Amino acid sequence: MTFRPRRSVLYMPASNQRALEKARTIDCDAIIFDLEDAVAPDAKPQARQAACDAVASGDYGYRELVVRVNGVGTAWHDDDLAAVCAARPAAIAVPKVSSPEQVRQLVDTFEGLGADPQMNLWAMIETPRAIVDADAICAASERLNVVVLGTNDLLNELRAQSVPSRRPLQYALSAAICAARANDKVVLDGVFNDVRDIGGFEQECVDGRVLGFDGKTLIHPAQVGIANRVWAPSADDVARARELIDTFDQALAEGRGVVTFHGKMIENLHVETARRVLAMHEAIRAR
Ligand SMILES: CC(C)(COP(=O)(O)OP(=O)(O)OC[C@H]1O[C@@H](n2cnc3c(N)ncnc32)[C@H](O)[C@@H]1OP(=O)(O)O)[C@@H](O)C(=O)NCCC(=O)NCCSC(=O)C[C@H](O)C(=O)O
Ligand SMILES: [Mg+2]
Repeated sequence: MTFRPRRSVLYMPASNQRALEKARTIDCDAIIFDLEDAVAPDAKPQARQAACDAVASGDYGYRELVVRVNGVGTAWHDDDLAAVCAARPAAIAVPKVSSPEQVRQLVDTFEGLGADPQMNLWAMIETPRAIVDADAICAASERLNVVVLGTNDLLNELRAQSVPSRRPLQYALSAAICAARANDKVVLDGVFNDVRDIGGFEQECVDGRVLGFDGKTLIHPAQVGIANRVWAPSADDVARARELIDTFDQALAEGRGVVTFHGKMIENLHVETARRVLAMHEAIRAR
């Protein structure tokens, strides 16, 4: 079982030179250089060049580098794709992906542009249509390996309100997670907008982890350490996973396929979960 940690995925406007520099020292698992919403129209060409230069610089160490291009059908999309494919990031994130056909079209375009075969597509699920069609979108291409929730756009398009419980988003969040899991994709939670509300942010991270997200998209350096901690297995989790695997192996050696562990039944599926915890722990250590 191999894992790439994506606990903390930090957006930054590619037009913000200070943020691009600072990100070289921020302990996030991945960076999304944004060309879309965080960049004003006049600044788009300069931001595109800055994002490509940052990707090509080799200055970001272990961090997975992703560029979010402007959406399909916008004035900047084609130029963004051409420039960013040539810069060879780990992935291109595309906002407001709306259908499986669009995913296939994007992948055809990548290939037409001679994109690195290893380069992935991160699809942003942030419209009601994308939620309804999430399974087909996730299934549309092997290149699509990560699904990112855009909870600001979703709330807007649902005409719902932002509340701490995230109750208006529950269906959408769970539908996206189900679709991602059914198609073996990574799935990342949306951003938390109040950069000063650290308590509220931590609560939302815990909520996201409990729901099944693999990590969270972030907008500020102060959010990184909390997401890293919430999504990392604790020392207790690791010790418990090792003990569970040993207990189960012992039971198997004695010819039993089911056994109790600290008073609770465990089966093979619990061993799988424990192995995932250990693989995640090792991946974080290796990073
Ligand atoms: C939200 C911000 C505009 C706040 O900026 P600012 O007021 O400058 O923050 P601070 O003064 O507290 O910054 C402290 C230092 O940290 C650096 N910084 C800030 N943010 C980042 C960042 N994202 N990456 C790297 N470095 C960052 C500052 O430069 C300061 O450095 P120093 O000078 O050394 O002290 C700002 O945080 C920001 O722009 N965040 C990202 C916004 C963004 O990218 N938005 C678009 C993506 S979110 C989205 O679109 C979601 C989705 O589509 C949806 O629909 O939900
Ligand atoms: Mg959005």
